Amino acid sequence: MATLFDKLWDMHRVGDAGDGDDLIAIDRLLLHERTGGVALKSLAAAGHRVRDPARVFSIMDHIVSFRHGRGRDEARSPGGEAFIVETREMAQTAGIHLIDTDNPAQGIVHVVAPELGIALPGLTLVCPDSHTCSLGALGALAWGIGSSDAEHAMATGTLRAAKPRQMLIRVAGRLSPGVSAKDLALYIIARFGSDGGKRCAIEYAGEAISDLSIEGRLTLCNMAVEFAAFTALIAPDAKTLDYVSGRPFSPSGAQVETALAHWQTLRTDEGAEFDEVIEVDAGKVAPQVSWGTSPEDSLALTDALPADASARALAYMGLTAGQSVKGLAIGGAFIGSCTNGRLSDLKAAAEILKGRRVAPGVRAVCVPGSQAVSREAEALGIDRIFKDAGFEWGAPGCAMCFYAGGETFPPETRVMSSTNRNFEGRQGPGVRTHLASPAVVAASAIAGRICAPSDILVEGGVA
Ligand SMILES: CC(C)[C@@](O)(CC(=O)O)C(=O)O
Ligand code: SF4
Repeated sequence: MATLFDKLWDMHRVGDAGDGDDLIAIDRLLLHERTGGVALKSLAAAGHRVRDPARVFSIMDHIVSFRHGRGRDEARSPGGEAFIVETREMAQTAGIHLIDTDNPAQGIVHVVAPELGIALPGLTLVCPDSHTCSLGALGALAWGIGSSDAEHAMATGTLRAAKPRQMLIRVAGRLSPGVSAKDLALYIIARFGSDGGKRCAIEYAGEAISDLSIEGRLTLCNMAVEFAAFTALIAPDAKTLDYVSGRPFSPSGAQVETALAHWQTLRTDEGAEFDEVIEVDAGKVAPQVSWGTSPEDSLALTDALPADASARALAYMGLTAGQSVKGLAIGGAFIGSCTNGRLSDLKAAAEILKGRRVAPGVRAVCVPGSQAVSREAEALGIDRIFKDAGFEWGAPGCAMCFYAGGETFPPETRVMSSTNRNFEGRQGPGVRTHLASPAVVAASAIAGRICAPSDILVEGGVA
């Protein structure tokens, strides 16, 4: 009996790399401008070339400006242009795919790779970025690597890696209405700790996982690295096959039959063993918000801070033990990122924003995860809802998910954010990031304080 992860690993194991490591064949490799240009430059400097350029995709996302009408080289941080220009030049020289700032398919790498069918069930994909685990939502074996590993993978089409232990997280039951994949992710990390994934390859399964949309699964798997997982994966099902079909880099013509037949085999055998199993009851998950400086510092909006909350985290966040975070005044709201910057995320927020205004004193910014998301949202008038509510509507990219120098919120601003990291300084020096779902971010932006969507949807506005 074999798990899905066993099958994907063994299918790609092309040799014994010694010292307990395997040599794994890499099907596709993703780069972004923060780390990609450096890796390509180092590869060229060592006199190597990209073994199969058709398998390598370079995407501009991390430091591109989010100003509409931005120039092709325009960065959101001082000196960022150099990364953009260098990555472009190195990608063109190497002959790899380049999805440049002004490409209609541009966006955050972990949003674009599924959109373009670059990420597919059964493939191995690596990227010098820790959130590559997102792509496991499609039944791919995808993990984040370092720049030197990226060089090795580009030069040889392989990577040495030690096969990780395996964990099953079975989520039984159903998420309550208004409770999202982001809430489930924060709940799991808070309950089992940011080291809870123990560097395992985690398979998510169970009724609540099958219920999730593909975009919800991408959100859940995106947060696996915040749970110290090697990666996460979800067995492909009918939703997956429907999602991946017909995309630019998906199988086409005669290949489709073969691909579909192969994809149907990608599941864990009955009785296959995992090293660890975690059982979660989806019905217990409520809308979450982080209070501290790690994603594990999260709780239900209705709960008070733990008595043993870290003094450092409390000090940084301007909180005191035992208080509730619900009702705290905020100064900023950000909706976007590879965690929650997809169309369903913007729709969830728009449902709350429609006909309402962002509270005075709150700077609210929405940056769609990709040009495709932005176009689809604009075709549905979702951008109008955001703008009428008082949100800035940005040009796609990572934007205010992380501070790269340049524009951000002022120090000590309390920001509700649909992103995945709330470390000290993540969104800027002294900025206090509270992680939450797009719906909770939107509700809080309207109220001007941390609150749940249900508070906003109560008759007569904020409870
Ligand atoms: C900061 C940025 C380059 C990064 O994408 C890096 C990473 O995740 O590897 C992040 O979200 O922390
Ligand atoms: S959106 Fe944020 S978390 Fe995702 S890749 Fe970009 S910087 Fe990293």
